Amino acid sequence: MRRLARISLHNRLLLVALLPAALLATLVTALVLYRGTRTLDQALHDHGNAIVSFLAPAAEYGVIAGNRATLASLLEAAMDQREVSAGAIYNEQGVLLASKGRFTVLEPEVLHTVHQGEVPDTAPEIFAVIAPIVSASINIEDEFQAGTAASPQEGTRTIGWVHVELDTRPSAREKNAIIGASLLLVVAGLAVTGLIAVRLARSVSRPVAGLVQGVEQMAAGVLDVAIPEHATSKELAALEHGFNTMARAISDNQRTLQTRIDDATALLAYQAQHDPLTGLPNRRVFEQKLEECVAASRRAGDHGALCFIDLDRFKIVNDTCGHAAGDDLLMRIALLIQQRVREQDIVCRIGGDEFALILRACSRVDALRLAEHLREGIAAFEFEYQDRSFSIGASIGMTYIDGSQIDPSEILIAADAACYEAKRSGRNQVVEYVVRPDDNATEPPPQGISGEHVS
Ligand SMILES: Nc1nc2c(ncn2[C@@H]2O[C@H](COP(=O)(O)OP(=O)(O)OP(=O)(O)O)[C@@H](O)[C@H]2O)c(=O)[nH]1
Repeated sequence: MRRLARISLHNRLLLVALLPAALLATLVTALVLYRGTRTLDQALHDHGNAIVSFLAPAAEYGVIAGNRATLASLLEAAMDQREVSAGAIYNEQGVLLASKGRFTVLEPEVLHTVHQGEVPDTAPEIFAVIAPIVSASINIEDEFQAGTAASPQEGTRTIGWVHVELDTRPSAREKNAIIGASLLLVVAGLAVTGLIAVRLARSVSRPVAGLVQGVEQMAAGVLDVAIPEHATSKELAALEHGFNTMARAISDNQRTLQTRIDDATALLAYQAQHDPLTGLPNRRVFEQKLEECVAASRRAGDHGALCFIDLDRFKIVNDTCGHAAGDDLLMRIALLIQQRVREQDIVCRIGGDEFALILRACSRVDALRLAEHLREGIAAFEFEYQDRSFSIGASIGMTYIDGSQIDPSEILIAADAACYEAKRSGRNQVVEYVVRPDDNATEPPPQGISGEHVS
């Protein structure tokens, strides 16, 4: 049963088509052969009986008269009949009166037993028929059975026997020819049936195999699948076409979904790293970049600086013209800072009106110059909103990153302290805080290098 379950669809279809055909062919052939050989045997028997039925009455007077020449000519005539190989006529005592051909000599006892309906044994290629010759009162219409002898009629007397032998070989040859032809027909029929069955089985199993392969690929995650559409039957062709349409739809949907997911992921990633108002990198990115900058200055001597930029009197804009005006100003300041720094520098918005600037590959003097350039730009900027005009400034705290610092947080604290100092000592100025190795950076000694106070 397990073996049956393992048979492929193709072989199952072959079995379904071929098994009944083979069984039917075997049965029909057996029947044809049986009927055919029986008919041939019967024909031989009938032929033998017909000959002895003719010979027995014809030989009656020859036997009575003891005329061997007459009997011999009767046998001669019988020998002309097809398949007759030998013939003999015996008298009542079993004495041979005439013979033709090579026949089996029968003993008188054997001849007598024929009365009792027994058939004498002969060679396989010989079929022997024996009939009694009865006296004149015999009934001409008596029938003798093949290979047997009939009993004489009432009031008649057996005066001899006619013995005819027929050659069964032509009949056997005919049988063999029938068998050969039948087998040839069966083999040819089965070959044609097999050929048709193979083609039919393939026309079903091939599309099914294609479908199975497609489904397996999709199950394995390959959605961009298309199977060949070669099916000749309407139903299988519809299945193949349907599968391809379905696979295409799933693949398209998946692609669209993936694009949306990618877009949403990119947007989320952007939002997680950028300030929504100004589009600048946010505090999280700033902290990462600062860490990278500190590591680069320690590892490769790529020194830089951190500037904290806190706008001065920004609140007035909010309070006078509303939050939207403040937003507008923040965006413009963000743009201004970006325009005034170098390409490798990183500008981030880290709070309400606070920006951070990380300067990369920069000497201390250049850093101070850049910070000062920025301060001047913000101080010179005039913000016009509706019919109002505002001038704001920026307090900038700077710390140089020279590779001596290990922890980015000490740079942060230092820059914050410097910015606080810039604010405290009158705003609109740049203050540098120098971090020393033994410095806990909580109370910075300010080193203002510029400080134009704007009132
Ligand atoms: N329009 C706007 N205002 C903001 C935003 N974030 C923070 N603020 C406001 O910005 C102001 C910042 O406060 P401060 O720094 O004390 O104001 P300031 O006038 O600059 O004060 P100084 O720094 O001392 O000169 C607060 O009033 C906040 O409400 C924002 O995204 N948009």
